[in-house]
Amino acid sequence: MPILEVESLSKEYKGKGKMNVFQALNGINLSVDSGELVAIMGPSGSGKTTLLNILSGIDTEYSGVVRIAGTSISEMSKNELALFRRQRMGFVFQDYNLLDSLTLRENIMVPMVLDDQEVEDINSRTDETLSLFDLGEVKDKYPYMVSGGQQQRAAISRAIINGPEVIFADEPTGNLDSKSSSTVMKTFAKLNALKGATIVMVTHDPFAASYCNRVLFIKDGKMLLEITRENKERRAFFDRILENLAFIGGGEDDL
Ligand SMILES: Nc1ncnc2c1ncn2[C@@H]1O[C@H](COP(=O)(O)OP(=O)(O)OP(=O)(O)O)[C@@H](O)[C@H]1O
Repeated sequence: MPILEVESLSKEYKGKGKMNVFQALNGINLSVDSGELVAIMGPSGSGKTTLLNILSGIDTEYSGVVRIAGTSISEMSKNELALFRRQRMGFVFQDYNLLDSLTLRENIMVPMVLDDQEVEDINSRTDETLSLFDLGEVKDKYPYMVSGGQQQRAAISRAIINGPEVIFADEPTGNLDSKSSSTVMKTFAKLNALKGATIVMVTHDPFAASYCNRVLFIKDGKMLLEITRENKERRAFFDRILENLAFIGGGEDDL
């Protein structure tokens, strides 16, 4: 069943003056099934962040339809969308966005606290998540006291604590070395396998994308092609991603 559906999505950035219009997205259609781990790749300036910002409800100025779990976010009021984002979407950012004055454990709890959930539920869900992602030993440390990979795993824990229907991630491994990137991607894969979480991420990193089961390539605001990982062989999928990036441009060298 599709959890995310996009129809004829277009986006123009308007500058000063009538002629100063830039078409950042042009007629994007896409569908993501529940339980998929999907990467969006493409050259710099191709519209990846613009697309993710629209899908995740950050940017509401566009034409076309975006449906999440059957609900059109395009038609929601500001307040409805804010609530929907808080309760049904999770977000992971390149620079983690943890609160410096809270411990990792407290950071992970924030969405449940904001949602006024029962203290016992908050404690038990937080502890379950901490152990699932191997953060038990650092749970009482502040973000500045732990590694980037641990911070990102805490940010992922925070993103899933409310059981969102879909998690959006923008360059989640962008600030990490290869070892931490690998741990973070394994965290996403584990989340996907154990909890059936749906994850949509934008990345320049073919290594990170190779953990996904599908990679969508966009160029000049259009959906160019997609490839699917047919079997469990990550290395072979990595090679196919590289081949496609060489074809359309848009790997690490573009940064
Ligand atoms: N606020 C804005 N106003 C005008 N043009 C914009 C704005 N934001 C983005 N653009 C343009 O829209 C195009 C798509 O930008 P976007 O950030 O979505 O690309 P991207 O694929 O995420 O790039 P990168 O990989 O470099 O982050 C680019 O040409 C960019 O310059």
